[in-house]
Amino acid sequence: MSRNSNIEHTQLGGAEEEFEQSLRPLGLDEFVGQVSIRENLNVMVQAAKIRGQALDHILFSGPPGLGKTTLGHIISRELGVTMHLTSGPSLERKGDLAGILSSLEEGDVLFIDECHRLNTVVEENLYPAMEDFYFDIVIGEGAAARSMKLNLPRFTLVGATTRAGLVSAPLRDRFGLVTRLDYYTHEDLTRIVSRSAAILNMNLTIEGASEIARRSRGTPRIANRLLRRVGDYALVHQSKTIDQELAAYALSKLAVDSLGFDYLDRLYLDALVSKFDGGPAGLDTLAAAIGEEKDTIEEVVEPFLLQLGFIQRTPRGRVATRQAFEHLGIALPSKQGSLV
Ligand SMILES: Nc1ncnc2c1ncn2[C@@H]1O[C@H](COP(=O)(O)OP(=O)(O)OP(=O)(O)O)[C@@H](O)[C@H]1O
Repeated sequence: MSRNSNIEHTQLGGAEEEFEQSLRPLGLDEFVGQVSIRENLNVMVQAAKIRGQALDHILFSGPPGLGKTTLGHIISRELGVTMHLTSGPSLERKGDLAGILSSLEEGDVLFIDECHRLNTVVEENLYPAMEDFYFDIVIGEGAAARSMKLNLPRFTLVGATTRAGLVSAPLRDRFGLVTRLDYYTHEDLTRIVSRSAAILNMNLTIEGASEIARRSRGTPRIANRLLRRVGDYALVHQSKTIDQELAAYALSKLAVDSLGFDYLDRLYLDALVSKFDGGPAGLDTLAAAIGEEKDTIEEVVEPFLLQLGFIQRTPRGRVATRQAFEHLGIALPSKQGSLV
């Protein structure tokens, strides 16, 4: 499977990216968890193959690291087509979109990450490409300018977003399947960690895998990264087997706590609970207090804390729940008693 050259996708460093690639499931049968998504995709892929037509456009949403890009690769592989990978922010001008669309072949997958960040002009030019497989180009300038339709091969757009609510309605409506990936269960993450350890030839007990899974914020990418760090620890300490005790010890050294909260999660919770008495506190205020981007807070930190029931989003701002106070070992202020 080739990657288009004007493509970017480098949130991770080279070695980490390589590591992730090596653990990426190649087929739907290897993809752990997300059962209903897997079943739906399987039916769609089989139907597209029987009809001999390109697959419908698909939009995946959900927090980072849950497998959106992996699913894009899997779909392309199952269909036997090339996946071209790009992202909303890197398609700055109409010409960027024209360039990538004209490189597509019949049935190919175009994967657009962060598709909530497409600019309006690019997005509007994407509509006819998705719906009727043509692209409007303008030839000449001024009064002599003429608009021409460039026919495109039938392709499948796979969009990914961490912010489903920010994808415009006209774009969302053009996807044949809109689906959300959820955080993984502890059981699924244990299977993912065990699978990765087997690929990496690591001797990991089931209890060790379970411990890493528990601290992975429901996220396969984090699970694999923690496995790698625990593996480093085992190597340096010449431990041939990674068991629960070793995994727990190594992870506590990495400041990952028993619920998987990392430094940023704790910084956020600590600010909300200690500086703002549990809230309500506005996003801007919280972001300024901990010196972090609002986007990171909304896309990465809060979804997991919301899922665990540690915070609530109210019209007046973020509020810490009783569980958050208990986890931090801080007494609940009296006003919180009636709130949560
Ligand atoms: N269901 C799964 N089973 C096994 N491994 C998985 C699964 N989902 C994700 N992974 C692993 O997690 C890593 C991260 O997945 P991926 O890059 O697809 O996430 P993503 O949702 O696209 O994240 P981002 O939006 O940050 O790019 C992959 O390398 C893969 O090894």
